[in-house]
Amino acid sequence: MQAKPGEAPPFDRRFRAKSKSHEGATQEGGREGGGGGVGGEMAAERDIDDLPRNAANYTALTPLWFLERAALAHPARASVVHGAVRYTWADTYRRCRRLASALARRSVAHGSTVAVIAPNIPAIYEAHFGVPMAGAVVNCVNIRLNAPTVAFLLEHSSAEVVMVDQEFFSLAEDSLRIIADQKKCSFKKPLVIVIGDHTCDPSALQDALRTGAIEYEKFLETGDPEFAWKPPQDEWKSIALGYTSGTTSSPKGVVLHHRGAYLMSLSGALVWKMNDGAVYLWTLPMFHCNGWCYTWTLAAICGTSICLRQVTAKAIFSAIANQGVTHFCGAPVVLNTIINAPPVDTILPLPRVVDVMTAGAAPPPSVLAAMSKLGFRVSHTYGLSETYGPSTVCAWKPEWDILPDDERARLQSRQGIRYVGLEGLDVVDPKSMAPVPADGSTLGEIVMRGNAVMKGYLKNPKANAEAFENGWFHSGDLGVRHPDGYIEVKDRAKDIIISGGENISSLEVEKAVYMHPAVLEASVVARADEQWGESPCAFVTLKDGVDSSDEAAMAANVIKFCRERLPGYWVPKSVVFGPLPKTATGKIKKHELRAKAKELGPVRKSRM
Ligand SMILES: Nc1ncnc2c1ncn2[C@@H]1O[C@H](COP(=O)(O)OP(=O)(O)OP(=O)(O)O)[C@@H](O)[C@H]1O
Repeated sequence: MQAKPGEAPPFDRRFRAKSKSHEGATQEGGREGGGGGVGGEMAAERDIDDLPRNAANYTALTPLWFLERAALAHPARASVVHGAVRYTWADTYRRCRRLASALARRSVAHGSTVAVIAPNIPAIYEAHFGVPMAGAVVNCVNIRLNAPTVAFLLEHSSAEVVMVDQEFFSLAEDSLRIIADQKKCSFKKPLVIVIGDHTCDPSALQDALRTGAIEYEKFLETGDPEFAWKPPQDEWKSIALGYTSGTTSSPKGVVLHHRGAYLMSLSGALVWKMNDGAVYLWTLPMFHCNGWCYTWTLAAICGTSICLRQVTAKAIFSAIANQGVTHFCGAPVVLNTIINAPPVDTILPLPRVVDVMTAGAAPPPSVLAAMSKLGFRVSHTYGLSETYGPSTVCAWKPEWDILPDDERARLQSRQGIRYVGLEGLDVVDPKSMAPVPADGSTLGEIVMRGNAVMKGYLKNPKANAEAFENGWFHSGDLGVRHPDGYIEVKDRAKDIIISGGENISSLEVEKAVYMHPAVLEASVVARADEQWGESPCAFVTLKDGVDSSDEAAMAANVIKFCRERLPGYWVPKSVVFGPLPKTATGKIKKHELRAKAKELGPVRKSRM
């Protein structure tokens, strides 16, 4: 057999060539430093690092391969379950290939962006594979944004296709109308695909279809279920775009690559000891940072996704009891909902240990302790949209098992050590970049570097220059390093309270307020103070059934409670009761609370 020019030699020739070089290496006695004992072709490859990459030993990393493998390994196993709909891994692979093919037929390709506006339903899961299988970038949009903000995102990302759940169709239409009004004749309307949901009112779907939008299932029918999708040539190609929720500034478009998505989805399984066959409940929105990469992890481990349109304690307990849920993620606010659920909504004891990953905000130790009492095994992670979700995990040590509950919760409320998929994590003085001492008290900025850091912000060179200054990604979070190397977030730089020139960690004050038995939720921000410049102002939601008729007495009680636990100047000087404004991911909108604190005016000297 003769190989054509440019083709690999046939197997028998390659085998002989390999034997010969092996023989040669033995005769020459291996590598020599500097000089050449072997000549010709072999001299070029004499160094252990000189062996070249080729199609057989190097390919771009992408999580898309996980899906192909899942369909091969467990074609009949449930992949995605939503109410009465149950897809298998074979179904999901075919549906994703159809989606990719249908998009490709509409000229969606490399460089295109497909926006998805949907809660946790099968179509948004499928978009995580189908869109990049067409070579395009998936941009999942926060469903709680208003039309002007969605218009900004769709315009900024140049979305060519908008896939929208039937309940959010008018949001998409209003947003597109805003763009059309702004751009006038230069506006090219994206292809709008409306996703019907059997668990919702069918009339909303009919209304959407009357506007000319194409229905998702019909759109899939235009695609080929055997579509020969191509992986990216280069793992640096973008797979996803996600906008920060704008809790600290206007939304920025975070661009993620295939390589990072691959590494982080596998890291997510490792860190959480998540194995083949896990049943994962989608309490965390998939639109938030691609569900911290668990969208792709679930294909890697051939797990099952249980969709949830609306997160309630009742729905969570019911899914645990009836659908075999083993894992779910949620911001601390979700954990709080669980521990404060009325007994009628809970199913206790739990039928099995359920693993919960929390991040997005600092979980108060009291919340962690209450969750483990209920039988949940909580893993605490910390990260940002810019780091594909989690960057750190508070890795559990067996020696903590024997500690008292409160101590365990205190240790666990720290953010921990770097994720297995992240190469660099430090807490530094932001000016000198020198690491802070591991004393548990010197404050510095948390910085990250490695393959689990975003490519950058879309069309925002100024923000990129700031974010990547000095070769690190600057998180904007302030933290400390403990003697055991674990880091602890103390505040966002913008949230820190400066009273009489001293820093007060709003998170530490919140931890104390949370311990008050009448408190359901708390958030602490700076309020102007005539004497100290700023002082802590606590915004508090009381538990159901707490008598709050005398707010002044309750505020005094909360302040007294904190005085027993905190340094004097950390104690909130004002307490305001009421519901707390939250983002779609359950974060408390501190900027709104700061605005409210501003409306209250400064704390007067006479009140000291
Ligand atoms: N475990 C945690 N403990 C404390 N804070 C956390 C934790 N996990 C995440 N955070 C906070 O959440 C931030 C990242 O959130 P995310 O990337 O979702 O941005 P955002 O708050 O939604 O939007 P924006 O960046 O516009 O403010 C972190 O910088 C940190 O302040």
